[in-house]
Amino acid sequence: MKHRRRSKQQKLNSLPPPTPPATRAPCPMPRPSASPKSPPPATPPPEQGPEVVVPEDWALATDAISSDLSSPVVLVCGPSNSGKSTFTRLLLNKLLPSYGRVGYLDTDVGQPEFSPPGCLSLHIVDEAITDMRNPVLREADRCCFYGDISSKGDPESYLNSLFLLYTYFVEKYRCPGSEMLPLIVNTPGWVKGTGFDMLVEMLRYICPTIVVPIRTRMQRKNLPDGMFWLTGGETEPKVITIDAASRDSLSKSSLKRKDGGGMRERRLVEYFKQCFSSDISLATNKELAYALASLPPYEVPFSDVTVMHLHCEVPRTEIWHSVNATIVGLASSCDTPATAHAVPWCVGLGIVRGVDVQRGLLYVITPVDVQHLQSVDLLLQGLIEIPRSVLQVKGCESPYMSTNVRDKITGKDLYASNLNSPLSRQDDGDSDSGADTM
Ligand SMILES: Nc1ncnc2c1ncn2[C@@H]1O[C@H](COP(=O)(O)OP(=O)(O)OP(=O)(O)O)[C@@H](O)[C@H]1O
Repeated sequence: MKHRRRSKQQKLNSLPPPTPPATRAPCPMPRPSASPKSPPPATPPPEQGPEVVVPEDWALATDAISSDLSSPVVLVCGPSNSGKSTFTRLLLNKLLPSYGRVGYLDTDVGQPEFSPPGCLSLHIVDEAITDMRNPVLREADRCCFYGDISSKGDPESYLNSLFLLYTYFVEKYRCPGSEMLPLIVNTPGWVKGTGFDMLVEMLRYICPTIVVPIRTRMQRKNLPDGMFWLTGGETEPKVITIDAASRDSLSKSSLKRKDGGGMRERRLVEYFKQCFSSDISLATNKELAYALASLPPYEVPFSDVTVMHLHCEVPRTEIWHSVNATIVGLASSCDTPATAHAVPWCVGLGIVRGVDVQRGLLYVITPVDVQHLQSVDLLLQGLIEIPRSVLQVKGCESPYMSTNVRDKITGKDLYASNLNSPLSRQDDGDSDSGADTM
């Protein structure tokens, strides 16, 4: 992507004001607003609670797996909220001292371990996890942007991404002469209907050497017993079935239902905080919202990029408007694996901050470094939304939203009052360009 970052002097308020007036954002920069606003939605706090419980069968399982010195490929499966992620974290920490580096294939697009939502990713982990309840973002070795929080919408492209990542891992880390790293595969909790069929496909493709099914007390939610994915004649893996850690030492339930939406929001906030150096204070949503809105974006000519809509079709005439105020995956057509149904590798995410149709420019904010951005020529648009906590901040006009946007939850027009504010009228008068600003 032949882009240039706007200099600090070319602050965003120098962006051309947007048209058409009916859909214009009130202001491309956050400014104090006189109009009353509802309190900003806070980013939900990270999960708190008692320490992770390690039941005896979990300890025996991690001992058995770590004593398998032939670099196991371990797939952990089971119903939603059964403890798969928690178990894989424990296992990762257990394997690290023996191997130094462990592969981790993150396949849960709704609640990924180390990536922002919507991504399937392969990580080569060399540092133990310290917070067993809230793991932090880690840079992926390879990532595919699937663009949704559930594989339901497009199981085929989901599986293609997963197979691609696994093949990449095998070719790079498990071929003769390579390190032969062990691999942990964490799977989604959707294990009924199509979700079950997809798990079977996954198991057949990956052929793990060890499978760890986790059982809950609700029998009807569990996977079938035995090697349900084998058709006969294949090499049988070791199966180590464990029970969900449903009771802690205080006899309270350990399985706290997770706030998936909150976790996704925190992940995105954490991801876009990487746009700033760590010495900038971004303790609150407001600080982050201001900082993001003030960050000089990259200017990207339309001619340098192609938009790929992953989960919908968009008329040609609407393509550029459709990416406005959205989160996109950044990818390169040159770095697309030469396989059938190839999915381009994603180098990171960006927020399309504004679109100037007349000048043919997109304005993009991203923490991805310039070196990686050089080759980006694909914008992958899915259904991952900008966090509400960054969209609505008390005391400033949202720079990411047009006045005709409706609140999904309340169904009310957002910022309708801004249409009549002196600030937006002033912007109306300035309008001379085709920019659609977020
Ligand atoms: N051994 C444990 N000790 C304490 N808490 C646990 C334990 N196992 C699971 N939990 C808690 O139960 C909840 C679900 O756990 P976890 O995220 O590991 O499940 P999961 O099977 O990966 O869920 P999903 O399929 O929805 O991603 C979390 O709040 C987690 O902290």
